[in-house]
Amino acid sequence: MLTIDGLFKQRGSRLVLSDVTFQALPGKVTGFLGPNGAGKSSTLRILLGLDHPTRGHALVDGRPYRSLHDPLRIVGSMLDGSGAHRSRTARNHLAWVARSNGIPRRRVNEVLDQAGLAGDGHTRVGRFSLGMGQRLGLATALLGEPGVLVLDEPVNGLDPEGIRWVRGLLRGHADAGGTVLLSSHLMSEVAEIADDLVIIAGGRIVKAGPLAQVTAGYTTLEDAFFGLTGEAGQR
Ligand SMILES: Nc1ncnc2c1ncn2[C@@H]1O[C@H](COP(=O)(O)OP(=O)(O)OP(=O)(O)O)[C@@H](O)[C@H]1O
Repeated sequence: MLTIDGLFKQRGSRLVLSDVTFQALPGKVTGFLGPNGAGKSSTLRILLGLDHPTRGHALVDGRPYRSLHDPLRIVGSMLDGSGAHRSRTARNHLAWVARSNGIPRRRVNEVLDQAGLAGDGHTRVGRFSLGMGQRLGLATALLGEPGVLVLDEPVNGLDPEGIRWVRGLLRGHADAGGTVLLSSHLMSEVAEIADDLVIIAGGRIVKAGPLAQVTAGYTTLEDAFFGLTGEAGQR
């Protein structure tokens, strides 16, 4: 479970997060939507211990990320692609991450297989396509068999087979009792997979709740998004 409670983030003179509060529950896929610059990455970075809030807190299973022992066994995440150094092979990257978090070595082959990269383990990450990098990022998120997944634009650059894989993966993860928080710009993708939605605009949560509740009164999620964020010109 993810608990975001009263987050404020001041950057210089700008308040980029203002009282951001929501939960992502076990057994659910929670979609995190908002226009460019709304504050999604800022929230996820604080949640994953990469940045400090000015006020408020963000907890993973009741604890701040930075206090987790072997965090990748609790929460798998992907922000900005694979996060792997270009000069490493996919296998080296995964082996290093596994070692740093007390994850059994056998998981490296398992996640390479799962991500459709079984034949690419010895390829340097710098030679990966965008989609292969995404697959490696997802493989890394899955490495520690975490109960919680936090994914920023997970289907970005994936081919249709990859998109279908991610959909099935996230659905299966939530159905097995896991927690999934995914941010995405792809309304159709989110409408297809999310149980719950959190919509942020201008650093504030404008609506949160079950998909049907958030979209009530609108024809589509896209209409709801533009109606709620007031960003009719946004993609
Ligand atoms: N390192 C930084 N320094 C200063 N301002 C920043 C920094 N990172 C983000 N911001 C500002 O914080 C606000 C929120 O940005 P954030 O990246 O969280 O939005 P986002 O919802 O993830 O956007 P996108 O959909 O474009 O990824 C924006 O106004 C952005 O300009």
